[in-house]
Amino acid sequence: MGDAIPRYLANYYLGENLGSGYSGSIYRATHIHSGDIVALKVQHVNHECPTNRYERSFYPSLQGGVGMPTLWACGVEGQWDYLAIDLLGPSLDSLYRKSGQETMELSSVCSLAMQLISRLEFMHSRGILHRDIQLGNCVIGLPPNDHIIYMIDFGFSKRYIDPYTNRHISDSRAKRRVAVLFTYPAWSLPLHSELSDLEDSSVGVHCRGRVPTRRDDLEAAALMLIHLLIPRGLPWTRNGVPKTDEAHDRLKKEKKAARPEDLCRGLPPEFEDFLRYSRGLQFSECPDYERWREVFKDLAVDSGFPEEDDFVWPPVENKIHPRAGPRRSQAPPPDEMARILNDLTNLDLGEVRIGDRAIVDEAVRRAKAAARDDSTKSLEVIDISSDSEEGDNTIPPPHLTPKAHKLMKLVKRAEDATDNSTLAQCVLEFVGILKSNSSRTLTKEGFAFIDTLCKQLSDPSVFMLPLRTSKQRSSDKSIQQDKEPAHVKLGVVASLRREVQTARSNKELAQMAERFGQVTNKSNGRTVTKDGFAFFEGMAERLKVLH
Ligand SMILES: Nc1ncnc2c1ncn2[C@@H]1O[C@H](COP(=O)(O)OP(=O)(O)OP(=O)(O)O)[C@@H](O)[C@H]1O
Repeated sequence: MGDAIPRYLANYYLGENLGSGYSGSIYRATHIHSGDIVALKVQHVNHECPTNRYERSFYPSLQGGVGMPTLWACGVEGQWDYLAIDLLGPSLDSLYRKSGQETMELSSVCSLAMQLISRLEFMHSRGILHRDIQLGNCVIGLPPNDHIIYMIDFGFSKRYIDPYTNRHISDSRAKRRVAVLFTYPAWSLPLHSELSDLEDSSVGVHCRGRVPTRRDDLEAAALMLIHLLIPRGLPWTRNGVPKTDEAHDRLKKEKKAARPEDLCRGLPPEFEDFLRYSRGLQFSECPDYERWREVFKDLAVDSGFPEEDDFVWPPVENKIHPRAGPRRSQAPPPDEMARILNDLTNLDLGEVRIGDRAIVDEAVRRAKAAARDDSTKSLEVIDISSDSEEGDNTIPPPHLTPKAHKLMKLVKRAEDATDNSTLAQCVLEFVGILKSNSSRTLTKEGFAFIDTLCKQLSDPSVFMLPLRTSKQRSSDKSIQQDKEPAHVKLGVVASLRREVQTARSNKELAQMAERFGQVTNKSNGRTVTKDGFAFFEGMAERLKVLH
């Protein structure tokens, strides 16, 4: 095109170049009258891919959303098409590269996942697909908004709701030539300097030429998250951007053939589940954004990270789990579990009768006596004595959040309880811990407490399967079938709250606690509600009355 970008454009004075893409350049620019500083995206009007023009049409619908840049001005002046948008911070791509790390910390990936899902939910709620989810298009804000991820670059965006008919676009089975925009080397490939949508875009759109819909944005997000957790990234990104059609075809083949279980080996199963889920969505199906935000929030909490979705970079050290980064599921594999259960069944217990409370009481008494005598107790061991006066002032071990630490101590106390009034006290403390925490989500430590409660109330000497076993890798369909909408939980908990007041035995209370745990575990939202707290308070009251 030959024309040089002018120093002044549309009342803006152009400063530092912030980045250049195939289709244009972005400058830090100052308004000559107001002094306001913006990012000015400039593109020649005759550019063969007029992305500024497309982008300009989407910005108004996206205004006001969290993580959506404000559009301050736009138009054409002379030969230049410009967009003046909020000046933001570095992209995730540049943060990741500068960190020099092989993978991004799990804590950051969890918060990124939660935010990204919210951004997509917002865009989709406005009838728009992003269609170019990649690290370079996720940027952090400038302080004090540097914990917020912003979406940029709507040059490839598309409306999936037809604004005239208000209907979802239709699925054209015919292979699209539009795939060009996304995947064809004609203009995008040889000139793109960075890993592009080629790497993160969904297999359906990129490799099969399908019409993109919401599921494809979600799949691209899943691939991007996985990319961040695998050393050297997704396998097909390792040779850089393909330079020839043959190299591009090879890449598509590799991408298409990659199985989720292979891509996600060694990662927390949530990522594989998310990828499978997005691929399993129907063409016009609305993703369950809330559920996946919860899943990544739970993963953060289970891994000992803060549960907020604040993106902190570099992550604050003392908030990070020492094992942060790719981790394997800590549940024993099914074969091993079967072997353990078999061994338990075949145990030669001689005269001992399973299910006898007296045996347990005696064992507890002896264990306590031994603990008192044991002056060489390791410092590593957390004091779990029920008569400890230290309350909650102990410092949690680095891998546990304060909430998890308090709950684990409570679990130990409940395990040691030999009468109803101690159990009632534990239940009330359980309520207190959850209520005093900013998150009232039932984490795995919370489930461990309910497990203990059930066991103590029904029969402390029998082996019981935990209510919340480690999440299994499962196909999207089975996850969907397993999960229940939040209103189911609300209904069950409300009736438990009433029933608990008339419970006639510990066994009945155990069954109620079990039902509470099951319905919460199955629900899309694991937050303990007002009714949930009232249920436990009611249980504590009943425990005081029952013997
Ligand atoms: N609002 C902004 N504030 C600060 N930097 C920005 C802003 N928008 C974009 N950038 C920087 O410029 C780079 C390119 O931006 P963008 O992706 O919008 O341009 P593009 O020309 O469409 O690029 P591409 O051809 O790679 O898609 C970004 O990766 C980011 O580093």
